[in-house]
Amino acid sequence: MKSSVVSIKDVSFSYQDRNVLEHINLEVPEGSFLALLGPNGSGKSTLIKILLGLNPLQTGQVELFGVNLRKFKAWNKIGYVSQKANSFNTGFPATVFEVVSMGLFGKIGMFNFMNKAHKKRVREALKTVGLEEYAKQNIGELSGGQQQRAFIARALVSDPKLLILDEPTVGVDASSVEDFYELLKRLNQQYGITLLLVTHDMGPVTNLVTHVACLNKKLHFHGNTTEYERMDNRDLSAFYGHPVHAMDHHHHD
Ligand SMILES: Nc1ncnc2c1ncn2[C@@H]1O[C@H](COP(=O)(O)OP(=O)(O)OP(=O)(O)O)[C@@H](O)[C@H]1O
Repeated sequence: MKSSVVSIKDVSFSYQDRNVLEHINLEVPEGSFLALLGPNGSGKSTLIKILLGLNPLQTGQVELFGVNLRKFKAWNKIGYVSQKANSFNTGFPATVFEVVSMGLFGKIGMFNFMNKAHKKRVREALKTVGLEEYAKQNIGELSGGQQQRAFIARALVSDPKLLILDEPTVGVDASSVEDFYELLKRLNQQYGITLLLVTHDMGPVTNLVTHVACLNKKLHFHGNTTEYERMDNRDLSAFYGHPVHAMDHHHHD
């Protein structure tokens, strides 16, 4: 069996006295592409922030790459792309190359100059996401989809083993969303990067992901895509908190 890149055991979380996560158990196997699915306000971002050390771990246990979260230091193994990344206006004074270079600061220190190898890494990352032609352009001049690609490249320069993406297609025009997900698929399959994708819409990613976790305060389902497709409407209704009929593929009467 493959080892887990993320292992979450009995994690609960509340903001003040408001419970947002209850007894979450979740494993993200190495090499998998997991969709963390849940309606608005279901606790997806809260859970991700716990993994990233941005929210405190109140109860339960988390291991990243087999290391207790409280002792984890290899943050360069984890890349993160948030939903608000694509908010630059056209006046933002940084080129695409500079933005992607920021992904190296953890390694080389903010004020050290980049050497040739660093610059090569940045160019390679830009190539991987298909933005090599845009290196000298201002980040604000790019479309939402291109900006998100630039943020993927910024995460890639530190050679992450796990990429966490929180609703990365918010603000990306519909025509670019498919290409964006194809890029993610390539990162997973070709580069072997484990992906944890937070989304409230399974539609566009059904054929890309290997595993699905359905969160709504509790974890209502966790398994591979075949098991997810076998789930019936009653289970989905419990998950969404209202009746679900639209996903009934199996009964034609
Ligand atoms: N800093 C905070 N303080 C208090 N309550 C919060 C805070 N952040 C989030 N919440 C609440 O916790 C619940 C879960 O929020 P969270 O952002 O984790 O959900 P989500 O599934 O990521 O939602 P969305 O898809 O809308 O981003 C929501 O009801 C939200 O209002």
